[in-house]
Formats: sequence, structure tokens, C-alpha cells
Amino acid sequence: MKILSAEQIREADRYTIQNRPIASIDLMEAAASAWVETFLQSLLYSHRKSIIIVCGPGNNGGDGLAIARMLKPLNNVTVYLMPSDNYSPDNLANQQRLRESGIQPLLLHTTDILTLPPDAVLIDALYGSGLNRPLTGLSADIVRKINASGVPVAAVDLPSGMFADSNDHNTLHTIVKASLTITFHLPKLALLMMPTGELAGEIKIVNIGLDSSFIDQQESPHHLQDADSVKVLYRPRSLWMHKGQAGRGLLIGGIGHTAGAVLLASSAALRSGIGLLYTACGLRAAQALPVHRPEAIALDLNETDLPDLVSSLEPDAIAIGPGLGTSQASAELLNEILEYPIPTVLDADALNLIAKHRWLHRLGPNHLITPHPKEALRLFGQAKPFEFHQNLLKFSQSSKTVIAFKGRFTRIYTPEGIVWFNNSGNHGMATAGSGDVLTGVLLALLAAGYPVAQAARLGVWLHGAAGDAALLRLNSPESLIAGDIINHLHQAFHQLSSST
Ligand SMILES: NC(=O)C1=CN([C@@H]2O[C@H](COP(=O)(O)OP(=O)(O)OC[C@H]3O[C@@H](n4cnc5c(N)ncnc54)[C@H](OP(=O)(O)O)[C@@H]3O)[C@@H](O)[C@H]2O)[C@@H](O)CC1
Ligand SMILES: Nc1ncnc2c1ncn2[C@@H]1O[C@H](COP(=O)(O)OP(=O)(O)O)[C@@H](O)[C@H]1O
Ligand SMILES: [K+]
Repeated sequence: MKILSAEQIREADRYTIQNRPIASIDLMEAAASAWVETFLQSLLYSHRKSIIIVCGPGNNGGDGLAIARMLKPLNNVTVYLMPSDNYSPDNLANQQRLRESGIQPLLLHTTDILTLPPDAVLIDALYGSGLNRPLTGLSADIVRKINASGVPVAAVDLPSGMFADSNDHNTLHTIVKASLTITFHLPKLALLMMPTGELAGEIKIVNIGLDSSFIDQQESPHHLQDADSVKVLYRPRSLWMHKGQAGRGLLIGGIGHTAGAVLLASSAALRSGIGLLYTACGLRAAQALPVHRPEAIALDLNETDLPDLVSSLEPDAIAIGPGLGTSQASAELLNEILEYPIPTVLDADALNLIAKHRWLHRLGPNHLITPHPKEALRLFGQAKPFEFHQNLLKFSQSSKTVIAFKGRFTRIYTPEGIVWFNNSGNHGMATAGSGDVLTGVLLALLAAGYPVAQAARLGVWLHGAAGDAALLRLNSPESLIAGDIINHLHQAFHQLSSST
């Protein structure tokens, strides 16, 4: 699914109204109705006694007024409206319709008028994608009052005060903090990135019938990746396959007390279809691996000459980093690995070493780096979130390196300038070792011969989908551990293969 800019969304809106048999006011009615349908199914709605709706002067406010009219037969609804001498035409039309339905909106001249009972839910329809400057004055005061009240908020299209794209020049305390954001038709960039994404709460996207041919023609570097978009990448195994064709992988890490990192990565690689796995690690891990995962071949790094190993093994892919440490000896191992033109996943301490030794310029088209935010900061330096995003995009394009920037919506930056925001995974995966599991999955896919960007996209999705299957089973994000992700990889693969 494409992610369009605020400007492109406005264009899609205009194009739909001009080229489809639908008037602007009817599009607003469709949007409000789709929003209400989703809202009525939410937990937020089911737990609350009364509904407060705050409406702005534009079309976002117009949506709010229409939503109020639709919810009125079911609920105790109070509507507040920002004073303005510049209401949009559809906002005015909906003010009229609301009054005709028997609701008189209260004009929000001052924050004192706004009453926020603790058992209410607030519907935020102040500003949406038409925000053109950070909120100040009365609007900002209203937002601060809403945020301080603790009343749960369901946002219409976007939490008010948030720009759909970059918020680098915005102030976070003038953005509504929502528990649920029901956004129209397409995801917005700011909903998928920190720190703004966290202010949106749960995100739901509702179709409002914008012209799909127009959207298809729009150019955008940003896409949301779901099961359907990765299914086309998946290559089922041949019935006549032998293990030599499933790929040979070399995993390097697990030195000293971080033995567990390679145990997890090894298990994940094996559960992701690798044909042969050699795990070169510290003594402790080399002794534990045959007990924990006898399918892997454990090699003690102290007794291994890396160039000899690589030339005798001829691995199809390498992964280095989990539990590698940042010692001089580890740096020498990495220095060697960076010379090989073999598809390679670089994670954890491999990334810290690259930052420490300023080796970023050595990365190229055979490399896939998987930094979490802290590792990415060490690699690429501090920048505001949107600028940081642009920096990653530029680096991927210029160096031809694929980046999987990990987080809630892990972003896969590909050298052709496309960024995929991955839509699988959950908060239960914020647990020690889940990144090591991802490294193992990616190693297996690279070893199987997937091109680097495809392996990254497929691997990140599979990892998240396995996490989702684990959460479904366990029903507790707190109890989910990295091993559970490995134990559910089969379900993620099954989802891919079931409809191909
Ligand atoms: N696109 C679609 O598909 C559909 C879109 N729909 C809906 O329309 C929404 C977009 O509506 P929109 O364009 O009217 O903009 P909106 O967010 O209401 O804000 C504009 C108003 O706010 C004002 N204003 C701006 N910044 C301000 C500030 N900092 N502080 C104070 N005021 C500020 C600005 O006035 P200004 O002061 O700039 O003259 C203007 O009055 C979209 O999010 C969705 O909900 C659906 O109905 C149907 C399909
Ligand atoms: N809130 C979340 N929602 C979705 N995925 C998450 C969330 N938190 C973490 N993850 C995923 O879990 C993994 C964590 O990786 P990482 O931070 O490297 O963990 P570790 O270093 O403990 O192995 C990443 O793949 C990340 O995308
Ligand atoms: K809003």
C-alpha cells in the first residue's frame, strides 16, 4: 500500500470529487460513516459512557460534525466547535445538518468551556491533513487541556496538531495524544514513525472510496508492507530440492557471556529453511550449541582461521554480529568479513564496530544492516526524525546497502530509493534476543538466494508475523520471549505459502 504525502492526498481528494460521481459533501459523509463503523467496534467505545467531540473549522471538523450526528442516536454526545470566520463549505453544511438533527454545538471561545468527564471518550476532529503550521494560542491550549485530562481520545484522520509528513519543525506538546487513530484511506508517514507514531495510539485505516487509479499513478518512495506485498516475493521449495540447494550459511558471534545470541540466531536460521549452518562462536557457545541445536555445526572461533574457513566452506551467505563483542579480535574478524563479496547480514556489535572504526564507507550492495534506533544513531549520527529518515534513504541509494531500521514499523530502505514500512510484529517482540532471531531468519533467506532487498523485506515480515502468531497463542505481550518467535516461524511461512 502506498503512503502518500499530505499534498498528494489532497490531490486524490480533489481528483475523486471531480472525476467520480461523488460530491465533496458526500465524500465527507462516506468518510464519517466509515470512521463511525470502525469506532463502534473499538474497545475504546465499548468502555465509555459519554462522547465529547471537538471540531475545528476545516474539513476535519466537518467530519467531526457528521460523526456527531451519526453517533447521536446511540449515545450522549456533546459537540464543541472552534470559532472561525473561515469555516470550510462542507463544515458549514454539516453544522446545519447537526443543528437539524437536534444538536447545538458549543462554541469553544476559551478552554474553560470544555468539560472533560473522566468516563467520557473524546473524538478529536480539530485538525487533520490540512494543518499548515504548528498549533499556537487557543488551539494549542485546547490540545494541552485534552492531553492533561487523561480522557481517552479517538482521532479523526490524524491526531490534531500532527503534520501528516515531517514533524521536524513541530512541537510535540501541541499534538493530541490519542489512544486510537482512525485514518482515511491511506496511512500517513507521521503515524508510522517515532516520536509522532506513539501519539497516534492504535492505527486503523478505513477505505473511503478515493480514486484508486489516481493513487496508483502517484509516485512515492514510501510503502506499507503487508502479507500480500511479500507473498509475491516468496519462492516455494522445489519438491526435488536437496540441502545443498537450500543454502549454506555462516554465522559469526556469540563470544563470551553472549553465547545465547548465536543459539537464537542459529535456531531461527534453521527454522527458516537454511540447508547447512556453520556457527563460528566462542568456546561457551560452541559447547552449548550441539546440546541446544544439534542441527547446526559449531565451530570454536579460537581454533578457526576465518579465511581458511570461508574458502573451504564457500558459504552462500554470512551473518555477523549477535554477541560478537567489540574487542580488537572481533574487529579483526569483521574487517575480514567486510572484504568478502558474499551476501552478509551485519547486526548488533558488527554495527557498533562499523561505527567505532568509521567503516560505513565499506558497505556495499552485498550488505544488509539491521540497526535498532541506538545502533543507527551510532552509525549515522544525530538528526531530527524525518531528516534522519532522509539520511538513511540517501545512504542506501548511494552505497547500495539495504537497511532494515528496526522498530514498531521496521523500515526497509532499498538502493532503488523505496522504503517499505513493515506492518507485521507487535510490542511483545520488544524483548531481549528478538533481533538475534531476525538475523537468523535473514541469513537463511540470503543463503537460499533471495536478492538482498527481497530477503530483507521477506525476513522482516516473517519475523513480525511469527511474533504475531506467538502473541495470538500466548495472549500476553509481557510473556512473549524471543524463543517464541522462533517457535512460530512455521506459521509465518505457512501464511506465505498457503495462497501461492
Ligand atoms: N482527503 C480526503 O480524502 C478527505 C478528507 N477529509 C477530511 O478533511 C481533512 C482535511 O481537511 P482540510 O484540508 O479542510 O484541513 P483541516 O485539517 O480541517 O484544517 C484546515 C483548517 O484548519 C485551519 N488551520 C490549519 N492549521 C492551523 C493551525 N495551526 N492553527 C489554527 N488553524 C489552522 C485552516 O485555516 P487557516 O487558518 O489556515 O486559514 C483551515 O480552516 C482530512 O484530515 C479529513 O479529516 C474527509 O472529509 C473526506 C475525504
Ligand atoms: N513495539 C514493537 N512492535 C513491533 N516490533 C517490535 C517492537 N519492538 C521491537 N520489535 C521488533 O523486535 C526486534 C528487536 O530487535 P533488537 O532491538 O535488535 O533486539 P535485541 O537486541 O534484544 O535482539 C526488531 O525486529 C523489532 O522490529
Ligand atoms: K484530528
